[in-house]
Amino acid sequence: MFRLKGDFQTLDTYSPLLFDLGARGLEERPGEVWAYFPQRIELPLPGEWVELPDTDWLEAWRRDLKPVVAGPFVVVAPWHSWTGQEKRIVLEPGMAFGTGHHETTRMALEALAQRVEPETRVLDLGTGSGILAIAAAMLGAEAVGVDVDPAVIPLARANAAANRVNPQFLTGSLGAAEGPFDLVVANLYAELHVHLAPQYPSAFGLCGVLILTGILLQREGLVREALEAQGFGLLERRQEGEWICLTYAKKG
Ligand SMILES: C[S@@+](CC[C@H](N)C(=O)[O-])C[C@H]1O[C@@H](n2cnc3c(N)ncnc32)[C@H](O)[C@@H]1O
Repeated sequence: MFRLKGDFQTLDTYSPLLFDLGARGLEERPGEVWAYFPQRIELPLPGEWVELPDTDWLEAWRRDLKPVVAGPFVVVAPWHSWTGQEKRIVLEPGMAFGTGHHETTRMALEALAQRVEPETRVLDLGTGSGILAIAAAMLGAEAVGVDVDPAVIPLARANAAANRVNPQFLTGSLGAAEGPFDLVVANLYAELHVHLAPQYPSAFGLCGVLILTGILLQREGLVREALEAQGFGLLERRQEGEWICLTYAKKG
C-alpha cells in the first residue's frame, strides 16, 4: 500500500494517475490516503510504501466497495446484489480506470444518458474499463471505444461481454475509429482537451454533441476557450466537487 499525506480533495488530481499506474482502490484515512497496489512500483509521487497482508486489504476493499448510481445506471461489482430499477453495469473493479467511483465517470454517464438515442453513433475517447461505451450501447447506441493503452482493450471487451453488449474497442486515439460520430465523450484531462480541440470537429459530420470531462475547476477556462475557438457552443455544464463536465454542440 502506498501512503500519501492529504485527503481525497487535496489528492484528487493524483487519483487518475494512481489508477493509471495500477492502483486497485483508494481509501481515505485521517490525514492520509492509502492507495492499494498489487505490488510495489516506482511512483513519481511523494509518499511511502507500507506492506500489508494481502487478504486484509483486499477483503476490506471488496466489503467497502458500494454500488454507484449515475443517471439511469447503477455500476456494480459482480458480487453486489441490486434490486433497483436502474440499468446495471457490472464491472470487475480495479482493473482499469472507470468503475463509476470517480466524479468524472459519473457525470459522463449522466450526460450520456441525456443525449444518446437508439442508433446514435458514439465514440468513447479514452475508454479505460469501457464503461462509457458500454453505457452508450445499453442505451441503443452504435458505440466505439478507443484507448492509447493497449492493455485496457481486452478488459473493456470482457466487461462489455459481461454486460451483453457489443461495442467495438480499438487501440489508438481520435483517428483510430472511422467516423463520423453523432456524439463523442472523452474523460481525459484539461490540457489534453486543449491539445485535441482542433481535431475534435473532424470526428463529426455537420453537427454533433461533444461531452468533455476530467477537467479540474481551475482549468475549466482553458478548455472553454479552446472549444469556443473551434466553433463549439456550450449546451450544459456539470460540476461535482472540483470536477467539471462540459457538453458542447458542434454547430452545422
Ligand atoms: C480517466 S480514464 C477514463 C476511463 C473511462 N472512460 C471513464 O470515464 O471512467 C482516461 C483514459 O484515457 C486514456 N487516454 C489517455 N490519453 C489518451 C488519448 N490521447 N487518446 C485516447 N485515450 C487516451 C488512458 O489510457 C485512460 O484509459
